[in-house]
Amino acid sequence: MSQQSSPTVFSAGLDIMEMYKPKPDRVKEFWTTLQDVWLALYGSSFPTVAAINGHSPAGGCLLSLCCEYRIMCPNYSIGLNETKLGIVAPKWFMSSMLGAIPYREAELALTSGRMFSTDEALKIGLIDEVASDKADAIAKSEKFLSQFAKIHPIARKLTKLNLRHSALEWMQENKELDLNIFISFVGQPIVQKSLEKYLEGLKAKQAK
Ligand SMILES: CC/C=C\C/C=C\C/C=C\CCC/C=C/C(=O)SCCNC(=O)CCNC(=O)[C@H](O)C(C)(C)COP(=O)(O)OP(=O)(O)OC[C@H]1O[C@@H](n2cnc3c(N)ncnc32)[C@H](O)[C@@H]1OP(=O)(O)O
Repeated sequence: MSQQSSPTVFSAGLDIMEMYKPKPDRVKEFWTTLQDVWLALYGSSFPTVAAINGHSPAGGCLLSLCCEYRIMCPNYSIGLNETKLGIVAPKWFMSSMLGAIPYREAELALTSGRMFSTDEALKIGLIDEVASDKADAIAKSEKFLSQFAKIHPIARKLTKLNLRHSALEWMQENKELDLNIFISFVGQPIVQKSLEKYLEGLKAKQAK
């Protein structure tokens, strides 16, 4: 999986404008679409690799965490930075991160909303390899995937899905609850204020 929404951004995460002053007729579709993307990618029976050729905050990091292997190009940033926006990474964002890095690292990263450079991400195991550029990332992805030619496909698939079973089952059983928590959380005035402040910061950075 490689994305290119801009030359330097793998994915900027969720559209903050969908959470800031959310429109009641869109918010349900917005969140359930994200849940479904996560279910499909995290629960994919195929081997998956993220070739991360740009910055990857929050939802962008989540997309890569759905994959079994992450290869990232140099000098970008990655992490679940939700607390920096005054919001909370949902349970399934956290469990995706815990599939990649140890609990202690995840706790420190999540509570502080820390973004990691490519080298820092490699050191803690948030990514698995560094590639020199996008072409190298794709070549390394192909190499990772090619090892499965020697593994029985059913054995590989069942092993992956068993490892991910409890997180997937939780989501399948709690989609509605998770949606309601999201809607009520982002609807709070204090959360709206934080998002407004964060958006102002992005605009101010851009104006410099
Ligand atoms: C009790 C509670 C229990 C459980 C939890 C319950 C509920 C959970 C609630 C919420 C969970 C939500 C989970 C959220 C996930 C997310 O993904 S949030 C989004 C996080 N993303 C970011 O923080 C990215 C911010 N952007 C950047 O850091 C930079 O823009 C960039 C590194 C991606 C790119 O940098 P540049 O190339 O320098 O570009 P600019 O900064 O100049 O930006 C250009 C343009 O784009 C706008 N923009 C950037 N990112 C976003 C975004 N994610 N959404 C909307 N808009 C974005 C930026 O403002 C500029 O806009 P314009 O001025 O051009 O209009």
